[in-house]
Amino acid sequence: MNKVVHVAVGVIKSENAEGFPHYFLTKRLENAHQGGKWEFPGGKVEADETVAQALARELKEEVGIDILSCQALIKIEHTYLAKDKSKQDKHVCLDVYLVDNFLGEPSAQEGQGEGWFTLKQFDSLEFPEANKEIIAELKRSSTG
Ligand SMILES: Nc1nc2c([nH]c(=O)n2[C@H]2C[C@H](O)[C@@H](COP(=O)(O)OP(=O)(O)OP(=O)(O)O)O2)c(=O)[nH]1
Ligand SMILES: [Mg+2]
Repeated sequence: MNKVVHVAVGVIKSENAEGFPHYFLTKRLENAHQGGKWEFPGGKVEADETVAQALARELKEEVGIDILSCQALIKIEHTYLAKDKSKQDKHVCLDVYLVDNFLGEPSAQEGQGEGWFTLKQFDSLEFPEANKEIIAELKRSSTG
């Protein structure tokens, strides 16, 4: 089995005008793995980093915010099967944090699609398969 890619993922939470929780999502670029699907911003943990450092770096690079407060939400291991037999399956470990206080207004820094969505609105969006568990956890927990 090829190596597991460790990914730091940030569920950026805020309240909308009606006082309901909503979450900031970006759209994965078409040519990326799982391209065109909605994601929680984040990226690979580099060899010299802790997960917290990777999360801070990725959220700054991808959406331009500084984290003030976050809590571990869930850890998910998932294998994406390659459709093309000449390519390798991709094993990911998503280390997911709820980011509930931050400096700056999130905005996609790499030209990706972006938006704030309530959990109810998630039902009509397309996510990578592994995200089903993140969304179920958000729906289950009081934080949702
Ligand atoms: N960021 C993020 N990645 C996710 C989610 N769900 C999911 O399956 N993934 C997978 C897709 C990718 O295989 C991997 C994340 O890698 P990435 O492409 O974001 O990594 P990165 O930002 O460091 O990008 P790069 O510099 O390597 O291009 O995790 C999600 O909600 N957010
Ligand atoms: Mg990324």
